Amino acid sequence: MRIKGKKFDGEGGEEEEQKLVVGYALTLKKKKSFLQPEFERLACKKGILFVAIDVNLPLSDQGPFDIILHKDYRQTHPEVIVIDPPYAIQHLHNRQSMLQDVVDLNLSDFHGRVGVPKQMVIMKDPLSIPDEVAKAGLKLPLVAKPLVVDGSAKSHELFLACDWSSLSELEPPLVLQEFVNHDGILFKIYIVGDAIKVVRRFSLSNVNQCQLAKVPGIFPFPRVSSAAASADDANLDPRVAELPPRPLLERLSKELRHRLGLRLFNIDMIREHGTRDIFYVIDINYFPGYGKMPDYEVIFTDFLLTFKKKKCRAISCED
Ligand SMILES: Nc1ncnc2c1ncn2[C@@H]1O[C@H](COP(=O)(O)OP(=O)(O)OP(=O)(O)O)[C@@H](O)[C@H]1O
Ligand SMILES: O=P(O)(O)O[C@H]1[C@H](OP(=O)(O)O)[C@@H](OP(=O)(O)O)[C@@H](O)[C@@H](O)[C@@H]1OP(=O)(O)O
Ligand SMILES: [Mg+2]
Ligand SMILES: [Mg+2]
Repeated sequence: MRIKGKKFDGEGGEEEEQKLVVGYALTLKKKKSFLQPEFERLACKKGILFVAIDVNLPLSDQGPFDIILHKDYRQTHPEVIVIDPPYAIQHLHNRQSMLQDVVDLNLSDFHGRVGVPKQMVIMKDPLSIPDEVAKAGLKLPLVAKPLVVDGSAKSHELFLACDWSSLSELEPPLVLQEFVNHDGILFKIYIVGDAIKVVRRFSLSNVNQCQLAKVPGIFPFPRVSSAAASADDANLDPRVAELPPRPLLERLSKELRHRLGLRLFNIDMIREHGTRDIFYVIDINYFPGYGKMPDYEVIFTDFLLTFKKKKCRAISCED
């Protein structure tokens, strides 16, 4: 709380207000989607000031900051709260390691079951893919995803592979994941510290074996579950629309927060077609598009203010 502002105390006097200075190192695209005017205004009213970090200058020449928000920023400053640790963020940059904690968690009988689709990594040699996939026992259709997620558009270019021979056209390194029929609805679970918000998005329709035989090849995925595909107000079959049980979401989020060591991420989850309580986590994103999370302005502001409280407590302990 390095920057002091003036605030009227209501009795004609002025009270010194301590600003919470939040430095951010985010791409222009992320800045635009996250730092929306209404959010910045609310945060400012609550004493939070956002300041851009110049990644070309040493951090020690900038600030001082109370909190640093970043997605791919590696440097730290000892007294600053850095949200979140770079090594923990990196764990989500790889589509294989990102789901490992869900597997380890083994949530098999807690208001439902949560797993991950069968998947394998292909590092090189596209010609060997059909054999390797057959050996691993994966079933078609498969979703091919770039192994590394680095925020680039390319790392979000996915393909649906519908026959064996076309698999050799794919470009390693990639993850091949079994496509799970889920009635075209995806649940996006946003985490901001202890807060959880879940929304519905439209996703890919079910694929049946007949369609598979008729349409061999590999098909680029449309960005089906992006914001434009919100399904919250759609007239859906209630069995499909039903959100995953709250206790399950709370347990999953809490466990992943601890296991991943992260506070800002979202989880993409689908319900297996024809079931009520079999779920799959297919993707976890660090610092996702919070601009699309309902009430994100208030939730994010409250989250940042918890650090102000913690910091004040720490200072009064030192006194
Ligand atoms: N195994 C799967 N089974 C069924 N549908 C899937 C599967 N994997 C991905 N999808 C569909 O494809 C979409 C994109 O996949 P995924 O979320 O893994 O990609 P991404 O590029 O990481 O997306 P994001 O923009 O959320 O980061 C999902 O939202 C879902 O609609
Ligand atoms: O592009 P969108 O608005 O859909 O948001 C996406 C966000 O882009 P942003 O940078 O604009 O926030 C992506 O970040 P990068 O990997 O590209 O850095 C990634 O986190 C997606 O998972 C987000 O989709 P969501 O999971 O929230 O639907
Ligand atoms: Mg996703
Ligand atoms: Mg993703």
